[in-house]
Amino acid sequence: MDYIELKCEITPYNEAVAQILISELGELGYDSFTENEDSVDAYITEDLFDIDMVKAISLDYLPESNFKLNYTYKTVVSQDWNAVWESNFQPVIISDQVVIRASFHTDTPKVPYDIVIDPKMSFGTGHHSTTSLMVQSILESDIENKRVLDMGCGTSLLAILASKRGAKMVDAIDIDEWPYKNSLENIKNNKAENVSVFLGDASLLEGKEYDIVLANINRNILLNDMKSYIACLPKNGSLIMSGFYTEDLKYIQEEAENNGLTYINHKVDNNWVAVRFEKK
Ligand SMILES: C[S@@+](CC[C@H](N)C(=O)[O-])C[C@H]1O[C@@H](n2cnc3c(N)ncnc32)[C@H](O)[C@@H]1O
Repeated sequence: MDYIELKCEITPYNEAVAQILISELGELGYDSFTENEDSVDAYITEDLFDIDMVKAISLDYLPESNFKLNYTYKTVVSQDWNAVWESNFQPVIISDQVVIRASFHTDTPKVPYDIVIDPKMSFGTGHHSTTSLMVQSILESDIENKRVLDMGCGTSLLAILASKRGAKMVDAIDIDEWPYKNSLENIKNNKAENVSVFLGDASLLEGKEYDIVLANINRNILLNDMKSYIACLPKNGSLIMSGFYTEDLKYIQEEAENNGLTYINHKVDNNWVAVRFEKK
């Protein structure tokens, strides 16, 4: 069966809009997605494709109002299908220490952390600046024997890396069913036995304690849920967040400091930020 590749440009690009769009397209039968810096590519078998159904998706209810959607599409013939995935998903090497690859990539450099991710769920493959910044922040952290939370886990790449770096236990939480299922697969494939995955949101955190909280989501959700993340941290616990632009760092910092955290440092890539705070 041939597939249709639907390109959805979101201008200006907004991560929250992309996630909702992916979820709406999933309802229409799209079964795989690739998230790019400014667009989402979605794939559906030709028999299920209906551009009018796509155009009928309304995102008017979202708080983010100033964005435009533009759709283009093309047929991908079936014999090219594996090649499409393979060309869409190149291995990623971060800080010469972490390789993130699909199982069909066999000729990758030998590094301390080799992580295999099912490429059908693209966010959390290391290609996006925010994932890469979070990976770098984990590499700089003392994870040995720590209790770690990966909030908004996507593929659970960050949770798997934390586990490989010696975390005592890791909880990974995502609000969306697809990342939840994808995480279960990835955790099994990477033999990250001390990672547990949960479907839900910050309401699951009541009464929990973690030495390190990782949250790569988006500005609004971080601002909304940060108090719950901070409530999980003991003294000297760390909160590392990404998913927002440099111009939003001041709002994130204000909320963190108002709730008792101390700013430690931040890094920037393509105007995306990852910031680290500690509870002193
Ligand atoms: C930007 S992706 C990050 C994925 C991965 N942690 C990484 O660093 O690449 C954000 C993830 O957060 C999830 N998410 C969105 N809102 C959430 C919420 N309120 N609570 C938990 N997860 C949420 C999305 O479904 C998505 O998988």
